Amino acid sequence: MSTRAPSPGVAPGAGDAFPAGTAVPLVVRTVPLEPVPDDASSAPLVDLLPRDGALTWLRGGDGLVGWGTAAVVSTAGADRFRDAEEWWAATTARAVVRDEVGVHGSGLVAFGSFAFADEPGTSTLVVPRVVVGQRGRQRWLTTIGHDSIGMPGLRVADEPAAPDGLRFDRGAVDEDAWRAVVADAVARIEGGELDKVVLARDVVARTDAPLDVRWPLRRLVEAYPTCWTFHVDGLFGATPEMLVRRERGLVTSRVLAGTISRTGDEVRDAGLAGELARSSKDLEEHEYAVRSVADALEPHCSSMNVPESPFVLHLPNVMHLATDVTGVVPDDVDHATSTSLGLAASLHPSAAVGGTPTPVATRLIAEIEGMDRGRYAGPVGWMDAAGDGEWGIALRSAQVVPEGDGSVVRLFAGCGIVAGSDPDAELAESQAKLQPVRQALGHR
Ligand SMILES: C=C(O[C@@H]1C=C(C(=O)O)C=C[C@H]1O)C(=O)O
Repeated sequence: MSTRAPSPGVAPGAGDAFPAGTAVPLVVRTVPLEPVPDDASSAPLVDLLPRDGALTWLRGGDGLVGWGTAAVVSTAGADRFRDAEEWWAATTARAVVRDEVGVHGSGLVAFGSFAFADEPGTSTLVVPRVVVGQRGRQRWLTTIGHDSIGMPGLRVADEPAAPDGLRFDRGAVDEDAWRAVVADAVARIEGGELDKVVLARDVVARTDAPLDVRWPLRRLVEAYPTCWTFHVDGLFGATPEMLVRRERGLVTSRVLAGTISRTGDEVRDAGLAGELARSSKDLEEHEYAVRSVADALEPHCSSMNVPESPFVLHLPNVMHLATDVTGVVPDDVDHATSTSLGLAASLHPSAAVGGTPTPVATRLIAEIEGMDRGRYAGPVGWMDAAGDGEWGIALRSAQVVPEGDGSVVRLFAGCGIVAGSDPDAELAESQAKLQPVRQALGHR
């Protein structure tokens, strides 16, 4: 685990190294901002983001944006969640917080993104210097520093530049090879090795100048208002799947599995939605995912509601079978494992991104997928000092890294494979799932 925190007064994102465990208390203040007017005249939160160090968690106008780094931790390996959780507990214990708003997301918060696999990959929790939040018409501003810092003036940021020289290339495994990997998985499922495995692939985009991530973020926020648009440390996307949300003891999870592409023709799409809701292959795939979430949440909850049949979630590119699982976490349970991050750790990887049984599926992914998922399909979101927060599954996403004078952007998509899955249909499904980020980058 490595930690650092910048000294007071430095530019957001810059930072001196602090040795792990240095007890520098964070000074946190949240104040209310003017309420959002009815006439949609105020800028959406995403428009406030500066170019560097932007952090994002937004859905339909609500959510959090942040920038700068007050403190950060990196963790890795099988203990990545536990180590991050311990660091957060120590950081929050010594923080001095004055929160004049007192809603879900005000006060001290960290944004986080966790690796899919135990190995390889690194995970991170970032405490921003500035957070702006919105819930309905309510808005607030939080500042976080190592001494009392002034309230920054908020203004709409400059218009981000479109990706320069954008081009797409194959990823780690080409399309033919990926179809063969899917066929191999189907044979193993039909041979009785496992019930379900989720296999993913990547596509690589390159740009001639460093990608300004605010370009795709603004487009994702607009095109996918019912998804959670996120950005943490170069991983961005718009996910429809909520791994776990905890607000004052109420826990919810939106489970997705079972997918059909949309055609754009309303009548045909209505027919396809009906087909999806009756498809025994998709219902079976969905049931595995719901079971895995319900089983993982059960030990933490005093009561739970698991609907018997899914509904169809309509997104602009695809439709999914969806189930909202809810539960109540009693006050007296072990705090360390029932924070939103602790719950995310027990749920990850659900059968929506791993498979059934989980250990067999994750071994098979490592053996045949031929790609490092990094933080794709891992938990991404935020948490507050009380352990409330929201952790989505980092789907419909991409990872940006610098390369030469430009950026490399790896886009990811995966599909649940069960007995009877057809490699061609799964390839087409993965293409539909790549569409949100492709289009947000400016590629039609
Ligand atoms: C793995 C992904 O999506 C998951 C797989 C789904 C499926 O196979 O039907 C549906 C939603 C997600 O749970 C992805 O988008 O990359």
